[in-house]
Amino acid sequence: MCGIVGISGVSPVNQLVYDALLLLQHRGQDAAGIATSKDDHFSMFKAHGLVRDVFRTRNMRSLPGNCGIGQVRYPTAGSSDSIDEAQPFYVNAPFGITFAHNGNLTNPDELREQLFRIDRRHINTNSDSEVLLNVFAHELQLASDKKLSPQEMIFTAIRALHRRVRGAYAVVAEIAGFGMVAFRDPNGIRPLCLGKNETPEGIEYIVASESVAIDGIGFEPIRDIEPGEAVYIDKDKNVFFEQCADNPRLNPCIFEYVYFARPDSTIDGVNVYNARLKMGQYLADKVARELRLSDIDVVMPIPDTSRPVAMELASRLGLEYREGFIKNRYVGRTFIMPGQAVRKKSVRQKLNAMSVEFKDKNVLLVDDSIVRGTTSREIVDMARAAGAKKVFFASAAPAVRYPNVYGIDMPTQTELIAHNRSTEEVCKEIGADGLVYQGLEDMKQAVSDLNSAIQHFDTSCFDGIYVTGDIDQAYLDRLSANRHKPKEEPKSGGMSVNMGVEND
Ligand SMILES: O=P(O)(O)OC[C@H]1O[C@H](OP(=O)(O)OP(=O)(O)O)[C@H](O)[C@@H]1O
Ligand SMILES: NC(=O)CC[C@H](N)C(=O)O
Ligand SMILES: [Mg+2]
Repeated sequence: MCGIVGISGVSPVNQLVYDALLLLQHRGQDAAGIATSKDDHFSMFKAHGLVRDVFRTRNMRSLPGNCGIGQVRYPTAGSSDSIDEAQPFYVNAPFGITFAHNGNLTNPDELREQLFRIDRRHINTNSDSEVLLNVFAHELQLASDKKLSPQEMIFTAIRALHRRVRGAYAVVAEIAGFGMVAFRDPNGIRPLCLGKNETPEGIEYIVASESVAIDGIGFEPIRDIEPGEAVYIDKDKNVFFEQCADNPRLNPCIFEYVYFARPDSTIDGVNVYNARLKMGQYLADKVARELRLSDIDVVMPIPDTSRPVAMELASRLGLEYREGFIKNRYVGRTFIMPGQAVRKKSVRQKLNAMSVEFKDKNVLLVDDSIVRGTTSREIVDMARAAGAKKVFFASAAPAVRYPNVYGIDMPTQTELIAHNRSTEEVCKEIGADGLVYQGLEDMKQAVSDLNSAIQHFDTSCFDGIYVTGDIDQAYLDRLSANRHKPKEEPKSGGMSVNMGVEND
């Protein structure tokens, strides 16, 4: 899950883009990049690492201009090692385009082949985002031959892109000489929203993965970009909207609500914090049905994401809520770290169990999800070592049994702890005395309760139903085989690019 942002401002935007990326850091910890434009000249800097480590003062100084885009990366295609796959991407024709993508395509191989054989375009990395950019560039080139208005040209290209591309994609791009463009895939799998800032010099616009990036830099949210919709903000700050998909239908990824997004974001009209409270209510009712409440002394969250769920669950069941795990604030999210060894080590570095809270107690640990089981295995162990008598476990998400192909790095079934295991078997595997998973319908209902307009979700990793309709077992097997190919050695260092762009 990456975080993307684009700002069309009335004064230099480098600091605003940086600030927005910091607010989206939870969506990607591997690499960060910013591309800005001044007088149709692009400047770009991207490197591995967290936002605050990537950008030094000298890098920020090299990013002038009133328009810019940025990305924090959590790799789901290609590799985490390659700096060439960090974003934004750039192509010089047509016009010059910088481009940032959140999501994952499901037909990148077919597109790669078409781009090479028919469109005569060169793709230099294994990133699906570079493929997507080149489809966009090719379609823009075709549309630019048609003597259309700039907005019609851009929307024609996005319409054609939607017909060729499958998968999840929220995109923000800048086209030299024209302005900023953003669009969301026809299923609206990944989030994207628009905001503004009224200044004496004129209105500034922001497009971002999550509303927290809008509020957090002092802008005001306007609305979500609809599935299949595109927005174009020209250089004079005229804003054009267009529905570019033939059959748009909102199917937001439910994992955003459970884990990915920040609780203080609102996605497709649903505040994430409220969604987690609701999930806590439904989970509480299931816990009451499946465990003996008199066996539980305290409810504890596994910091950070599960806190609202655990709090609400405890309050609904009339149980005591305590914080027994202390989180080291300097360790990031373990689930989005690349590689199982580093994830495992990080759980222990990140969380410490306080025996004053555990000693001689029966505890119910609550997490938002159990995916590989890295966290839950360690945590149950730590709770026992800290003196807990019985350790029960509850998960706000149902069992994760299928790979995700839309931008969450879980491409192989065998790495999922619930693959081919019943709830009892998972419980045994994590060493707990009892395990309760949220029901799938309850999880969906928790979000729909807060916005009845959302009737469908991408819930593929729980039920194996893929909303793009193009995923079968052969596809999943290929994905898993690619996953096990040996990786290249990491390349280090940052990449700084300064690009002169001819105005058309
Ligand atoms: O079963 P697993 O494969 O361990 O994955 C699930 C865990 O990973 C996430 O935590 P993470 O540490 O990434 O972030 P958080 O601090 O936001 O909870 C999530 O909140 C679960 O705790
Ligand atoms: N999680 C994401 O959104 C990843 C974007 C893109 N697929 C990449 O791997 O870089
Ligand atoms: Mg967690």
